[in-house]
Amino acid sequence: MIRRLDLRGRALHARELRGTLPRAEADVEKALAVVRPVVEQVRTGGAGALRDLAERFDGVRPEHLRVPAEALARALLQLDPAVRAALEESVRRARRVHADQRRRPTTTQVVPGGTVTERWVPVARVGLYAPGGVAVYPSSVVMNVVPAQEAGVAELVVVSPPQREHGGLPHPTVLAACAMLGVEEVYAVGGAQAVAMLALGASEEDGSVLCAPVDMVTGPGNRYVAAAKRLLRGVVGIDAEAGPTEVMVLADDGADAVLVAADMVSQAEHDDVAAAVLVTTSPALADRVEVELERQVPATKHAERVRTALAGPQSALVLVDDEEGLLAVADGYGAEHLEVQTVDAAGLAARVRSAGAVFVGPSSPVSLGDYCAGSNHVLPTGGTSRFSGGLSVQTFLRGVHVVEYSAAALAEVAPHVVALAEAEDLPAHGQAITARTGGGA
Ligand SMILES: NC(=O)c1ccc[n+]([C@@H]2O[C@H](COP(=O)([O-])OP(=O)(O)OC[C@H]3O[C@@H](n4cnc5c(N)ncnc54)[C@H](O)[C@@H]3O)[C@@H](O)[C@H]2O)c1
Ligand SMILES: N[C@H](CO)Cc1c[nH]c[nH+]1
Ligand SMILES: [Zn+2]
Repeated sequence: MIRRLDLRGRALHARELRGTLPRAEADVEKALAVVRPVVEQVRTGGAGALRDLAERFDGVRPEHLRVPAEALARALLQLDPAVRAALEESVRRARRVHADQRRRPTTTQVVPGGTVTERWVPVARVGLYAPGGVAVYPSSVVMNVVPAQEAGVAELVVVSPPQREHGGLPHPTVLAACAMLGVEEVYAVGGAQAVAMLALGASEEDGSVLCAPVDMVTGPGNRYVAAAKRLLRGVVGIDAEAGPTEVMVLADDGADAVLVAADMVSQAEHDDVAAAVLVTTSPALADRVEVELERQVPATKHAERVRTALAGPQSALVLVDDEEGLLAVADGYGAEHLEVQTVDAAGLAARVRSAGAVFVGPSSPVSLGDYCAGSNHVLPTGGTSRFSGGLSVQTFLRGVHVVEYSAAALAEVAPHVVALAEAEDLPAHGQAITARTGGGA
């Protein structure tokens, strides 16, 4: 069901491992070809195109692309009390963590009379994607909305695919989560077309505005959503590429195979192309995990999806010689979720350089982080954790430097500015200084 990759007896270096490690090949790149015409269709066709695309990809033609206020209120009213309590707890924990991420302005006195202040300004209008294809994700509403609110974003727009079984509206739990968090602008639009609508804006057939463009699009989604974000970056700001889920588990012989297998199955159930990778120093543990997977997969609700994900080229049991091998593979792969289940899990976790989020020890499974750890579950995938982090308050803030120098402080540094300007053959830069301080034209 799952292949093995034996890297024992080899010198392992993170950078050189990238091509060797299991990963779905160039997935987002391939999806770009599908997504390009979809984006053009939305650009030229507005609301009509969005309805056509919903019919094609979601099997329903939504009557209301903008979710009516009554539907939001009704969804919250009808929400199962246990789910409501769980969402509220998830919000409470996420808010505690994200409130701590708020940035205060810093002022540095560079010299007497010369200061640089860094102010943090929230993005004005953001579009937040809550997936809803294979599964539905009210938890992603929480993970998008809470950091945006804590950052002070004024206008929040949520998009989520229309559901045929719910009359072309997004799933009621998604709507309830929006209502709970006070989000009023919600659209029944999913996939690449949702990202296009947010980035470009869209009008109704009569010319009235359906959705004004946003400044930034964030949130997780499948490869089409990730590809649309990649395509439209620049037109609109985006967060990390948060595509199909990945879990990598680093484990030694002491790890519990039942728990390791359960965590692999838990993330494999997201998507046929989800990745579950065990990296271990223990061939015996790999054997035990394989037996456990054979036992657990048939018993799980989404067995077919899980089996497909585990059998895909993106999943594997990887054998290495030692702890350094575990680290090299972890850093070379840059997993969205990295679990560490070794004797000194905290020590090893502290040395990891590339991962979206790290889960330490047997009582910190990825599923906890998915819902209720307080951490964010919108995390970089496909190895992009090498250069980006998960969603946070920082994602929604822009740093603005405010420079204020007195005449005396400017005069003091003027010769240096003039020297650098001349070295770059940009003398007018120097003259803009000497026009103030004297000694030049
Ligand atoms: N990285 C993260 O932070 C994170 C968090 C949560 C979920 N996820 C991932 O989000 C994904 C959710 O995927 P999903 O599919 O359930 O929901 P989704 O909302 O991301 O995608 C559904 C949409 O995809 C579009 N689509 C489907 N097939 C298409 C095709 N052939 N061509 C063009 N467009 C098509 C449709 O418009 C549909 O509305 C999963 O892969 C899950 O692992 C990632
Ligand atoms: N594992 C997903 C992040 O990749 C998040 C999630 C939401 N619901 C369940 N899981
Ligand atoms: Zn998950």
